[in-house]
Amino acid sequence: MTTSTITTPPRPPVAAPAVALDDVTRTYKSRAESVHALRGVTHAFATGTYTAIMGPSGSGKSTLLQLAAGLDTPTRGQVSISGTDLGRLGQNALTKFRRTAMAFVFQSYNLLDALSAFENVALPARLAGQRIDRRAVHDALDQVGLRDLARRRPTELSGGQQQRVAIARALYGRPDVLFADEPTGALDRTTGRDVLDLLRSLADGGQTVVMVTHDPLAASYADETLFLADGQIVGRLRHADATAIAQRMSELEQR
Ligand SMILES: Nc1ncnc2c1ncn2[C@@H]1O[C@H](COP(=O)(O)OP(=O)(O)OP(=O)(O)O)[C@@H](O)[C@H]1O
Repeated sequence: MTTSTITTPPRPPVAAPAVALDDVTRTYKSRAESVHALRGVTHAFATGTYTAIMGPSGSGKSTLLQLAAGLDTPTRGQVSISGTDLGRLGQNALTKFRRTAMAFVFQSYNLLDALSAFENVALPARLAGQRIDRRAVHDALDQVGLRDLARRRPTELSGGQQQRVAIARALYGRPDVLFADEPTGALDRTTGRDVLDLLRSLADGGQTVVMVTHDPLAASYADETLFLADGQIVGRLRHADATAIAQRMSELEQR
């Protein structure tokens, strides 16, 4: 008779969340007053998820995005990206880390009109003195559905296509996290939906997306919407439709 030993298969390592905020507080101090922009926010943005952040004006959305992206330092608390505590990095290391770990998309596309879509996507790497990986540029344009328009200049593209070039530029360095600040704010409904579909498909492919928006329709594309008020997370809705999100927003605005 043979004896068999039962071995437990090794557990896969638990992946660190793409972005983790732990008790993050940001107070702006001036001689006259202290403004508590964020008050002890704790949240983990899991890898491959799409999160919308909403809240009334002044609730702390931009502050949260700036802190999560390492563009500002919390007064208290900790921000980690893929397990790296940003507070432990010196300024040079932080700049290098930010270049590879994260990318931004804004309401304004910030493309250079004199350059083609291809050259715009390659520009940040060029400015950083890196060799351009032409295939990666084409792959990024492919990801946003613009491979065939690589030679066009921004003035020869629609607003939605220009925003997709900006997203391709953000994706070129394969960032862990894509931060988006009102990415559809300058677009009409139809082209806005194309961009939101694209962000959704990126998250479905494993990209982590964190988006600040005022638009409940935009937030309805996310897995989860976080609601901020007075510098705190005061609510969250998962897989909610635009009507439910708008309802929650109007309740917050009446507080
Ligand atoms: N540099 C600063 N100095 C002083 N106070 C600031 C500074 N930046 C932001 N604040 C204050 O912090 C609070 C949060 O601001 P924040 O810009 O994060 O809000 P928001 O939700 O993004 O607003 P909006 O939707 O209007 O863009 C506000 O009261 C704002 O006035």
